[in-house]
Amino acid sequence: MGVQSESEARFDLDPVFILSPEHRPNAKYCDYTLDQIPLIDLSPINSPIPPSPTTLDSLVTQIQAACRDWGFFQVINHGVSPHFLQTILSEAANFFSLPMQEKCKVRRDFENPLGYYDTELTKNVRDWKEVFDFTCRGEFRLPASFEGESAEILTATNQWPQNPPGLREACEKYAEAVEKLSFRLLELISLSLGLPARYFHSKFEDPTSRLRLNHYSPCPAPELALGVGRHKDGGALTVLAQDEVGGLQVRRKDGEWIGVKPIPNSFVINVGDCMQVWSNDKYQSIEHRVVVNDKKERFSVPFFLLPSHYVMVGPVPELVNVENPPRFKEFNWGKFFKRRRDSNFKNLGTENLQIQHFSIS
Ligand SMILES: O=C(O)CCC(=O)C(=O)O
Ligand SMILES: [Fe+2]
Repeated sequence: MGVQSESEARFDLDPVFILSPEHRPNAKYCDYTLDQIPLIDLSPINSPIPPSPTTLDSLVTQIQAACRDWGFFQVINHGVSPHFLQTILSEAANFFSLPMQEKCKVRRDFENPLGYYDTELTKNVRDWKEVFDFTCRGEFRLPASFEGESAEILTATNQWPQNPPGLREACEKYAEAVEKLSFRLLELISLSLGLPARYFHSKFEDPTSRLRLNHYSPCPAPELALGVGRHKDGGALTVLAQDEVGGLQVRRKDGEWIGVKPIPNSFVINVGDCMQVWSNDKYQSIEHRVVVNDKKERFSVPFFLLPSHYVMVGPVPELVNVENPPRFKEFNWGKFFKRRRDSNFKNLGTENLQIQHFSIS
């Protein structure tokens, strides 16, 4: 077989991956070398000496501006060992290089959302990726159904493969460190909203938080598909590690898609839907997507900080008043999450559930 032309290669792409023209990426013309989203140095909270009130104030002000103006920022000097990060990325590469039959031994299904999966949908179109999902505490509890009247709760448990042998330990060590970081970030965000540092902690007593290993292999037609279609993250916040390849794009407030520059040993942080609702729209959960390419594979590891399933998510009473009335009705986190997960798993034939469905106009 000779070398395929680009138009022939397109026919190799299963139509399930092909986006409608208005959602296709401009894959060839994105720059991942620009520092566009804010970069925040967390060394003040990772030093043996507690920060002075002025230093803490200045950090909180930076977090506030980043959450308000962008909904996305990167952090350096975050206290997570670079060793944990390198190890999880290399174990992820080992796992995804295994034969499909081996990976499918830990395949997730409709009941258990944890494990290996390669047919995820975003907005009813298949993503060009494979993933491995796990939770930092071994298991989490979630409603069995999103239907209002059902009270049945299911427990989802991690599924660990035998191979590669080091995957489980790499994942557990990384998860513990990154969960800790997520709570420190949550405290800074609480302070930036004028709330006590630990204001949100009680919402995470039985967390549904989850980690994901993402693998995007080279795609024959990167201008027709996406690694992850445009979406907003549903939880409180996301802490994402990525390798040096680049592909994450964020939709700036003017509608332009901009590339997030990979910075060694940094994390990309974004505010999720829960924080948007809690802050009564002061901070917004921003749309993002992953563009793939035809040459290099890419790995990323998001940690999603997610509340306990029974938490009712609504605007924080301290942040609403007569001039700034609540913009959302309360909703049950577990049911919201379950509904969103189900639509990633199979085409429910309708629009994905969004916080806008709870907005008070
Ligand atoms: O791989 C990435 O850079 C981002 C992935 C992402 O947005 C997600 O999994 O929610
Ligand atoms: Fe995301």
